[in-house]
Amino acid sequence: MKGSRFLLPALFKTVVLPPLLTYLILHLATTSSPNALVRIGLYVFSFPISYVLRSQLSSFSSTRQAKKLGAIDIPRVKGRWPLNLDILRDWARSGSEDEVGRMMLLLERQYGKTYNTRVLGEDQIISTDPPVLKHVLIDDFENFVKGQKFKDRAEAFLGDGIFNSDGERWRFHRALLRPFFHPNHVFAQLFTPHIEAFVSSLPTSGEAFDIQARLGSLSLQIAVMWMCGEDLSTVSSNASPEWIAAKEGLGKAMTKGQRVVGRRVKIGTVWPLFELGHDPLAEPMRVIRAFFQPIIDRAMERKRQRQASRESDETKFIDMLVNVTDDRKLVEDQLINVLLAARDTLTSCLTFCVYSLALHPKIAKKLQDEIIKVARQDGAITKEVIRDCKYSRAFINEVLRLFPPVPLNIRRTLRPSLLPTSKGGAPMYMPGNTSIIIATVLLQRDKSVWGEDADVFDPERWMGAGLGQSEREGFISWNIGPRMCLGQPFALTATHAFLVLLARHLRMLESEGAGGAESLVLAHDAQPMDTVMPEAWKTPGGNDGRAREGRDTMWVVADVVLAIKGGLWVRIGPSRE
Ligand code: HEM
Repeated sequence: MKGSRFLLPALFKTVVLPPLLTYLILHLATTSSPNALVRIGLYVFSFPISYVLRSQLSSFSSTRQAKKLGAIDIPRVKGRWPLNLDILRDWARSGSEDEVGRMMLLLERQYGKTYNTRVLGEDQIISTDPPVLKHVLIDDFENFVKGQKFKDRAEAFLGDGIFNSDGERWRFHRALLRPFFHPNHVFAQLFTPHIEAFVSSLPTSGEAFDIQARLGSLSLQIAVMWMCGEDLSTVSSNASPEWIAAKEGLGKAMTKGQRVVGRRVKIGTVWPLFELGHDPLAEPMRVIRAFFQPIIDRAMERKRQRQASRESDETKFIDMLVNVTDDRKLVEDQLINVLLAARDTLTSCLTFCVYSLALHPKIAKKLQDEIIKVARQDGAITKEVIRDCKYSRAFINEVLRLFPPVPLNIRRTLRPSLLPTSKGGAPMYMPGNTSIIIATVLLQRDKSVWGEDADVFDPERWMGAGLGQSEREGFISWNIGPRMCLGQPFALTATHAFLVLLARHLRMLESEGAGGAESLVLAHDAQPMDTVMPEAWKTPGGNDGRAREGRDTMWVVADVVLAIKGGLWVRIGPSRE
């Protein structure tokens, strides 16, 4: 069995040993020698007892440590059921990001911005407090890692790549990748042919289409072109049928890989039990490898030619990678990690840009006017043009604030740590080997940080004098600290280029009698039935964290990254709504 290397020790430590010890104690404590039935009963009974005992012991030791260090405990959630099983049930039942967000918001109101859910006696910290996040992501960075547990769950997919490593190994990956995110390697002209082809392929006679799915293919195309110089929209005549099949299946295989890892993280220690007899990563990894292998072969061949001719010029990401290593597995791991980092986050960002344009026609018009004024209808999209499109940048920031592509992030302590609080006073004690979830999406909609209008989509808050200090500290869509997103220039350049080319396209359609900024509308009637947002969420003033108090009209979910359930269905041109 694939995961047995992780499963057996974990099962022994968590499921077998504690109840066994409890059973032995109970057995010794009974005066008469019990019959087989009573023994079985005692063993079954020892499971809940050992969980409760373990939970009490760890609480007690945590509180003692906190006192010793002049700190306090992180507030512990008190559920209605023993071991907070009701909280676990509610997490499991909450099928959408909105519901998880609502649960977190309710807990935050009761326990403050940092609290401990302690499900099944295991510490699980959740925080939206900026000083805590700064402590985790910057001040005590070396102590808050991705951790071995995440590495084990993701290894078969991400191998030894930047996302899956900590410490020295992570530093090595980061230094290796950083030079390729320099502006010399990231500029709009790289993306414009693909985006131009994309916008001109959009239906414009008022028929509904799912733009989220199309943006997924566009982001994949752009990322692969930048990394490997391969254009997924064309196929060379000497490509093998196997490679063509792998190319067609690449997007789905990446999605499947992410889902498997996401599910393992959710299930926790016993994830291999859910994969008995089958390896859900086998097929997606076969497709991903079949896609990258010939590309790596060609890059290795180019390297040999460069060495023979003593030329050092390399312009593609993959050429730079093979220049520093002959380790094919390492090259493949890096390609998969960067593709994972780039594809879904960019898809999410572009999707919520389109959603926000369609939801706010006046803002869409203002954005289009700026773009046509600064970038004109046909000029090159240079660095200067992007710099001068200030309202566009404010628009993108506002999209990333309300709809962060990475809505939750997680870290794990190596050693205990003392967390500061925004209220001041004694620090909070966080034990070693404990996870903390950073709830970016809640922080970026928090009224105490962003003001009473936190739920309102308003790019103006980023214009003029800009943000106050608390807002600056409350914007972490790109992550903060040493592990901040490496691809920010890439994502921003691609998004600006997309907005310019979409605005120009709509302006051109307008001059032909169809289109215009306001002609992009949401097509709620085309949304698949089971993905239509529940009516109850649309109530304005609900103040329960769902659907931005009735401002959202489509169902937002965290499917690894933030997305719209069932796709973003829109129309361009004459509307039937
Ligand atoms: C709007 C789009 C994007 C957003 C919001 C975003 C956000 C993030 C966040 C929050 C992290 C930290 C993840 C963690 O701590 O586990 C991250 C890491 C990273 N991102 Fe992005 N990202 C975006 C696009 C991209 C793109 C397009 C690329 C590549 C072309 C990229 C490359 C990376 C890499 C390599 C890392 C790992 C950094 C490290 O661990 O040191 N990202 N990104």
